[in-house]
Amino acid sequence: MEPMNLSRLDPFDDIAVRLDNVSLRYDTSDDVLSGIDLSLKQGSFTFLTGASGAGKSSLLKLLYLALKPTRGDVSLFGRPTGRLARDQLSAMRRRVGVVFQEFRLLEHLSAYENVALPLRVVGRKDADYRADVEELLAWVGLGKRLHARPPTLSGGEQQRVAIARAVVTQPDILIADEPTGNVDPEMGSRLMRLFLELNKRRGTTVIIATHDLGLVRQVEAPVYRLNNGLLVRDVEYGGDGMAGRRRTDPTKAED
Ligand SMILES: Nc1ncnc2c1ncn2[C@@H]1O[C@H](COP(=O)(O)OP(=O)(O)OP(=O)(O)O)[C@@H](O)[C@H]1O
Repeated sequence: MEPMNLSRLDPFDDIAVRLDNVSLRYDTSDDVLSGIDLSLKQGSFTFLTGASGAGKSSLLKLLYLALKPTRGDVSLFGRPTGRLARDQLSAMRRRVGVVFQEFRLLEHLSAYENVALPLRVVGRKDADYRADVEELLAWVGLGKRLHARPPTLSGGEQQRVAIARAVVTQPDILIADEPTGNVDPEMGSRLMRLFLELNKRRGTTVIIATHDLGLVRQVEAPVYRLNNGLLVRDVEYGGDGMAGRRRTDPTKAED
């Protein structure tokens, strides 16, 4: 992994994600999310939990700009997103990597091609990124399955391809919806180390929605819980959001 590319971060605003009094309802339903305020610093590491149906995926969709709130404002990198033009929204979305709960891999492409796709889309050449993509796939345990298509991979293997695809562009924000839902605990810890490494080395802001409290306990990071549409900070778990840096680089006192 490369050192943090400071030029991509806005030096005048250290808030990566901000929700101001955000509510969301689908069609004529009651509010799924209700009056949510949240502010996450650049370089923070945060967990989101809550029962099935509590609204975790919905909240993440607001954060990666796939949905607009019914009320309130969502800001990324210090900029409100509500009135951005389409090209500005696209530019902002490119700074956000997403691991979707249902993977969303392209079935006709190989694992390698799926992971390389975000780089191809922005015009990078295969020769420039081949080694990085292969290394990343090897890191998630798929070094021997580079040419396999998603339908021939297990659920956990597909999940690992999806994670590699989300991190290959080294996004400023990484949002993952149940990223370890289909892997065994050992692979779950390994993937968590990948997220921590991104957080520590690049200052990537990481937000992970999970049911897996075992995973949550591995990292000293704040946990927010959705309950009846409200977001509450879980006092059972600690941390200031700078999990990776604190744990792996205790000499750095600035956090
Ligand atoms: N597109 C939609 N249209 C209508 N209702 C929806 C839609 N998406 C989600 N919902 C409803 O919103 C609520 C929250 O769903 P959401 O998927 O955000 O929960 P979740 O906490 O991510 O659940 P899980 O842990 O089971 O994935 C649920 O009641 C769900 O049925």
